[in-house]
Amino acid sequence: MLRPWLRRGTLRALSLPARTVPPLVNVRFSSTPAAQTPDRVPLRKQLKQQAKSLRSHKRQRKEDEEASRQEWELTVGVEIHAQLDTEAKLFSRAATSTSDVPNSNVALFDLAFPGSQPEFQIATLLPALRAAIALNCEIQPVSRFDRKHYFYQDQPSGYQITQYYEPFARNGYVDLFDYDGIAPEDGDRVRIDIKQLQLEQDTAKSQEYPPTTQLLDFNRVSHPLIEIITMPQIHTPATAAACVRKLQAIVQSCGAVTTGMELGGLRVDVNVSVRRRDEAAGQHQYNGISGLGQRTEIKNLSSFKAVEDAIIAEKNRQIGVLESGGVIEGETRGWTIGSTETRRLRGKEGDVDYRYMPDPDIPPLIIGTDLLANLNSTLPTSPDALITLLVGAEHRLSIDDAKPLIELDDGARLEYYHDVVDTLHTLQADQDAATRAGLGRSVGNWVLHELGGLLTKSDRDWDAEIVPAHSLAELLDQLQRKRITGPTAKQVLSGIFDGDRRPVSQILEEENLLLRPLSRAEYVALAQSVMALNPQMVAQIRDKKQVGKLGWFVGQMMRTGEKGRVEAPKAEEILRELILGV
Ligand SMILES: Nc1ncnc2c1ncn2[C@@H]1O[C@H](COP(=O)(O)OP(=O)(O)OP(=O)(O)O)[C@@H](O)[C@H]1O
Ligand SMILES: [Mg+2]
Ligand SMILES: [Mg+2]
Repeated sequence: MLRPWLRRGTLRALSLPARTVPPLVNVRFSSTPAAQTPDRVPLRKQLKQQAKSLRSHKRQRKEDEEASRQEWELTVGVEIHAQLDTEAKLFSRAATSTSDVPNSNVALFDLAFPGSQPEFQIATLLPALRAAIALNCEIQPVSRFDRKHYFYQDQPSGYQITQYYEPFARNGYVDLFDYDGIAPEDGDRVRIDIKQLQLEQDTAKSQEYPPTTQLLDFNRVSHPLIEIITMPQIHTPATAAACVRKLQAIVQSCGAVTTGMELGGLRVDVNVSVRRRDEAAGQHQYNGISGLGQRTEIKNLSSFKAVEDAIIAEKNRQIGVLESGGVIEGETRGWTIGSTETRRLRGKEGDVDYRYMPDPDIPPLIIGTDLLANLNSTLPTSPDALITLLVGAEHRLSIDDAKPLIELDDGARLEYYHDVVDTLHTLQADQDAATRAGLGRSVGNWVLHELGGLLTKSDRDWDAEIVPAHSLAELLDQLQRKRITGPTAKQVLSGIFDGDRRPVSQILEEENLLLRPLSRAEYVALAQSVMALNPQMVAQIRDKKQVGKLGWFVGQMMRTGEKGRVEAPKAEEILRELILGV
């Protein structure tokens, strides 16, 4: 393996330029007491004013957006480059890696050494096909590789190997639902067609040290990618972001891709055009969809928020240009996080002619139906199918709980949830069907909110062993059988979370936490003691039938009675009997 650090094409040792350190800002605290400043607005008032102006700014922005939406139609199509989860590169046996020492995984072919030949790594096909099947594509029995020529330091051969003329998958689609976060104006469901998926090589990673140094890490060169190309069928920025989020969830859930957008495993280009709704159709067309406005392409977005913000900014820029009588130029643009404007990178005229040509060194890919049948039958359940299952009769989770359960901790939280539910079902085998049907919802609540709350508070990462699944199941079994109260269950959970490894039954025994129901005589004595505290209210309930006030006495009984032993319904029953005689 070669380990060069390259600087603008020249082999040289790694030496980083010294960074200029900005001079320290000299901060001085004023000794003038705040009250002496004449027009000083109190901080609380300032914050209130700021919040008010932020609210009105947001409202104004929303109104402006709506007004422009009435007049202009936005169209978006996205291209997503996703790194496949494979051990070797696309055309060499060098290992894929995201965190190894730079330039430690590079084969001769990756650096385009003269005479080196591509060796297609057949294992790459499996994740690629899984993604294509999960995205409902038609897999092509024969597909081919092409060379896309351009000269740039991140591509040593002078061309990228991709699938331009005959990609391996076509005509898929992705369904987006309201729970995926699509814009309200898109209703509760929208289908976005996928034109194709193609296999291609990644480029090297560049690190810039301005003004003169550019370091290159060739570990990433030829990492297998799939490019997913959607049709121009997205009409709102929020839906575009939802589409990217959903595509990421799908390719991750089928095991095709492991690294998400935040770690650079997924990179997105968005294509944006606008056209006036009341005008004759636009002049542009794409793969059978005509009447479109001129598109511009914003390259290399690396977060869902960037996708949404860049589209809003570019749409507004294009509308501004058209409203002032200008024309939109087909161009490639860039986006910086936190910015409010896209910036021009290069115009259409400057676009390279890629001189696509079939790669003469790589034979066609032939994909057999037996392989597809096998992959089809072993594909994991899709995120949508999981949602349907979790909100269905078997689990009865709310959609707001089902979604995070699926998404959190790469599926580990869902696995834990299932472990708790399974154990709890066994423990509750003697209970009736109605009781058992509600178990999923309660487990979901405890796993996400109670256990989740403890994790957030302690700032710890998820680990299924912090509170073993069987411990939570035993605790919930005791709670469901009313042997402990809700607050007791929370207290015990928190103890286990902090490392108490005694069995749940032992904790409850030793800490004297089991609920011993009060006798009738004890309830009566307790009720009489709280009634004595407020005889006037007793009279109001008795004489004026103000029964709503019973709640106050119930609260007093729960507060003054022995912790966890007073049950509200029973307390109210006794109070009614004593005060109202019913
Ligand atoms: N007028 C348009 N308005 C908005 N989006 C469009 C328009 N025309 C095409 N698109 C979108 O632009 C994308 C084009 O991607 P495609 O890979 O086919 O071409 P490309 O951008 O020229 O190629 P690459 O960037 O990979 O070199 C698609 O997602 C498509 O939906
Ligand atoms: Mg493309
Ligand atoms: Mg493109």
